Amino acid sequence: MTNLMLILLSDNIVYVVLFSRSFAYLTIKDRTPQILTKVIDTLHRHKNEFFEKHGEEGTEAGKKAISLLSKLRNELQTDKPIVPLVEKFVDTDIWNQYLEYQQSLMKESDGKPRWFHSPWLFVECYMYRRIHEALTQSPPIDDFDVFKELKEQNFFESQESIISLCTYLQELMRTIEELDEDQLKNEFFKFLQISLWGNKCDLSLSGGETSSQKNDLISSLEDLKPFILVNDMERLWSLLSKKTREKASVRVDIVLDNSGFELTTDLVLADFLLSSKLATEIHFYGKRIPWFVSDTTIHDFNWLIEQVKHSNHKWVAKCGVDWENCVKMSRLVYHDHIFWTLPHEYCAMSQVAPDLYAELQKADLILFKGDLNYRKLTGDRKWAFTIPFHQALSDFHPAPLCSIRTLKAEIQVGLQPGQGEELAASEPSWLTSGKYGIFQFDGPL
Ligand SMILES: O=P(O)(O)OC[C@H]1O[C@](O)(CO)[C@@H](O)[C@@H]1O
Ligand SMILES: [Mn+2]
Repeated sequence: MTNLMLILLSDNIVYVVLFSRSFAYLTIKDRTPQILTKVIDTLHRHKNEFFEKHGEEGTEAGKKAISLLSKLRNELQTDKPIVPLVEKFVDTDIWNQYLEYQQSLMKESDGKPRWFHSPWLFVECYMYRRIHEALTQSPPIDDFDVFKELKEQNFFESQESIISLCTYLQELMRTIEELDEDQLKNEFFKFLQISLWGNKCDLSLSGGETSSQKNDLISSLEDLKPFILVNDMERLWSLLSKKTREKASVRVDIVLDNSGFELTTDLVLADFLLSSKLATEIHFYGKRIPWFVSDTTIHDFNWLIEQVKHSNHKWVAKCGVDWENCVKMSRLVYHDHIFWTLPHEYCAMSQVAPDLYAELQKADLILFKGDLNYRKLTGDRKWAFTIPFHQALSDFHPAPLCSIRTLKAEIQVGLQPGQGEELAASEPSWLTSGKYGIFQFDGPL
């Protein structure tokens, strides 16, 4: 048995490993170089813009970023050692310490973590962090978001679905005060499911290819129900309805994932929670730097609300105006924190980012959107399908929490005995296709 296999067995972490045909391996071998090629192409296509904005200096900066990214792609494809970050940024030291830690784990091999011989989560995060470094090393284009175009395209291509979502929400607003408990619960479940299926639209799984919502999601919800493998929506309802009875203010935190259509579904959910008085304040968390292609930054968040506000469709525009007002009144609050773009699993948060952990502790409920958040919640380990979610969280319990995620990585916990095996037998790609989803809750009620 190789040393590497020993490491694999001892801590259960998902490694990329050259000798396997795993999803992790295929992601690093095929999808990440494809994403890097798209990024390089984007920079090529913007070279006139760089020149118009910054003159010759802009052109040179574009060339520099392209050469740094080509070098990165080559390092990845030839399985070179993972090198420390060089450019000073707020998180550089933490990243380099983490790299040293990875090195210490590998002391029995040649002591150098490599692209294909390291934990998948670490390598994938490192790739996006290096893309950011290539840009920060190339001023004056250092604030250029290489994924912005793709995120905007996703939003524009999902227009029809956005119109039907916003129309549905606005029509509901007219009668929301008159709904009885059961009706309100039914609507709550609908908005939760909309937010769940919104997570299908990420652009990292598709290698940066378009992945928007083209049909009307609301009318598909019933048909999609059988694909919800863990459904703790009732527990979310019990928790929030109890909190609203007991407390004057109820805070729900949403750890965001993708911008574009998914972010719209999250804002619609947030709006519903406020309007129905199931919550009095919603706190969002986004990424400090461009991340996993489609993840939300503050620019994406503000851009999207602005777009919605200026829509030609009256109900969409009404949503935009309402959301902007809620932001102004701090009923919708946006936070970013560098921790979300570190490679650490969430059980390390209280040590690495105690301020963020303390912030999350103020929530009555935290919703974690998307697959990457699930991987970080569970430490990206090869857990048995039946292990309880509470245990896989490894002492990460800042407040009651729920993962809302479509499955795009070979990790799933908290299933019924036999459930995973049955799915695997009938559908080999069930863990990674994004077709299945979960609402997985942890916490006291
Ligand atoms: O946007 P999400 O739902 O976090 O998904 C991003 C996903 O991309 C992948 O990394 C594939 O590259 C998934 O395994 C990953 O978790
Ligand atoms: Mn994402």
